[in-house]
Amino acid sequence: MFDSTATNLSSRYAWNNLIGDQDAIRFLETAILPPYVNACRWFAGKARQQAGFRIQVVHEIAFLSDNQTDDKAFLFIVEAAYADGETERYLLPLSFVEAGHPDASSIAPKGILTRADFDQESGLVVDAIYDERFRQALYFNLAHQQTLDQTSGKLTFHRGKGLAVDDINGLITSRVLPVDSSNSALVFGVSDQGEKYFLKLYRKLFQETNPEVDLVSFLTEKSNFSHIPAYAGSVIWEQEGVPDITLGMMQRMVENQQDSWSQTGDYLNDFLYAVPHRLFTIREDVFDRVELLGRRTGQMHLALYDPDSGDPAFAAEPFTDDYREFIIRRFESLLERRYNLLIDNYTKLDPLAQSLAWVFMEAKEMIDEFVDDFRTRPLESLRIRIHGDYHLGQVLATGKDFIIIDFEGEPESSISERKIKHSPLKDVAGMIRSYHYAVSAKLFGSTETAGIEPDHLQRVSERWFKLIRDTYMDAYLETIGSPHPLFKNSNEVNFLLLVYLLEKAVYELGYEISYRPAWVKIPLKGIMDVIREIEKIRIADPTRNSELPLLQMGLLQTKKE
Ligand SMILES: Nc1ncnc2c1ncn2[C@@H]1O[C@H](COP(=O)(O)OP(=O)(O)O)[C@@H](O)[C@H]1O
Ligand SMILES: O=P(O)(O)O[C@H]1O[C@H](CO)[C@@H](O[C@H]2O[C@H](CO)[C@@H](O)[C@H](O)[C@H]2O)[C@H](O)[C@H]1O
Repeated sequence: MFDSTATNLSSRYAWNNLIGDQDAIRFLETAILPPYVNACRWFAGKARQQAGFRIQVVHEIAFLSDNQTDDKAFLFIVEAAYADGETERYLLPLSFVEAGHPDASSIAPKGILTRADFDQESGLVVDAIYDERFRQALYFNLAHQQTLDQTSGKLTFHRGKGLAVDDINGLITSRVLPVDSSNSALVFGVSDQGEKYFLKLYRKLFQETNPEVDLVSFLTEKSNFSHIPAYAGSVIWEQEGVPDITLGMMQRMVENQQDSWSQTGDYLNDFLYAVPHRLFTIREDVFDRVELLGRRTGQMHLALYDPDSGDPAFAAEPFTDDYREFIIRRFESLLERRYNLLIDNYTKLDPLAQSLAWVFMEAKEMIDEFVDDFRTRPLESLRIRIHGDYHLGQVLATGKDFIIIDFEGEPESSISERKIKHSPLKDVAGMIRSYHYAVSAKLFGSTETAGIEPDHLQRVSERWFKLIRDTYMDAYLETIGSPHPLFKNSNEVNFLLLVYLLEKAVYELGYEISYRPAWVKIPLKGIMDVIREIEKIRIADPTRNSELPLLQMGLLQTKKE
């Protein structure tokens, strides 16, 4: 049987009978998967103390073939265990490419798990996304809405409105899109029409339907919002008595040169070059773009607010006590973790970040008071399903317009948290934070502004940000229209926006401390802005009997111009 003395995988079984060779499976689990999976961008457990990988379930997908061979790919559901905390499950499709196969030499090295011999046939075990036969089989099954029975349940392939009837039997080309992200992206082209479909194969699996499929299929099939890539289908693993698990989703392919993060960065270059000359310039077309994004965001939320859909998963809901408690619990735990993280990393921060961190620490009681206010204040605005992880990087720029992508929700949240309804102002807050990031990163990270006083840069970037924020917000609110059941009145809009801005900036603080310490001051500055607003509300409210002293914002001024 399996020869465990060889470094490479070798089995007397044929590839198609791999599952029968328990020794080979064990070798994969212990010797091949750990180094391979740890090198994959999509594996989120790299920093955790690992306790091993286990192949939990194996599905089979037969390749399309004229010559009656029974070649196939296996979809491995791999469980990653850790010393602490919950296990995770990942999707790993594998295929065997024989040495003589014409594609064998062109497989991307990062897709090769191991050399292998199966029944004396030599070749490579590869991530099947790099195998054209697997991609063709996926497309065929989706286009023809196949159901494939498996030993654990079945795989069902669903076709969405976005897949054109003419393309069901069309001649299809395919490739892997070279984006390094938390999932894998495959692109399918139709002859004479170029690349037309984008299939995202999810890697980390949820115990339920992926929120992205809920949202994208709802927007495509039940609304006329056209600024997302239309839903073209999905791959679902169905089992008796347990929720369906989404393995992949196909959408229309969007031709785009860049996302809005890099487009905003380009626009900011003009602004940046003028700063050393003490000129404040924003081109009109920048305002036009921001206004358009505000309108598209509003239209997306109007499409998600559909009182007539009859689908309870999308029905609007009030600000219940349960929801408020959920937000508060989550925020308080986040806040505690962030304070600890700041304390642990304080000495590594630059002086500006240190003074911002200091004011943030001082503001603890004021934040607690604000949280209490959120617990008890009457709120008549409504909550709906939203994008959930909305920032400039999630909006593709198509030239004259925008297409919104990646409806998977917040990376750190559990699947049930991602399906919770929020005020759409949570998305709005995400985009506002992103504009703040864009200008701060540009002004504080460019050589053009290296010799300029930080206080001056701060004021200039604040001016840019406020103009852009207001332009975005005005266009957004105008699109929603007033009165609208989503927003009771402008007081509630302002209050809720602060809640979500604070939550987002506190979340970002952790992301930056862990990944980009030089950017820690960006979310800290965002937190300061919210704190200032909270303080204004406090001062303006004569009924408030708060003993809290005013914050020492003056600490932040390093030098007056
Ligand atoms: N429908 C699409 N058409 C063209 N490119 C797309 C499409 N959807 C996503 N992309 C590209 O793939 C990248 C990753 O997609 P995204 O949905 O953000 O996946 P992930 O959740 O894995 O980050 C995007 O940044 C974008 O460049
Ligand atoms: O895009 P992801 O879903 O992986 O989100 C994570 O990474 C984002 C950075 O790419 C991070 O976003 C933050 O930085 C952006 C600029 O790089 C900025 O536009 C966002 O507003 C800001 O939140 C996100 O927080 C993190 O979860």
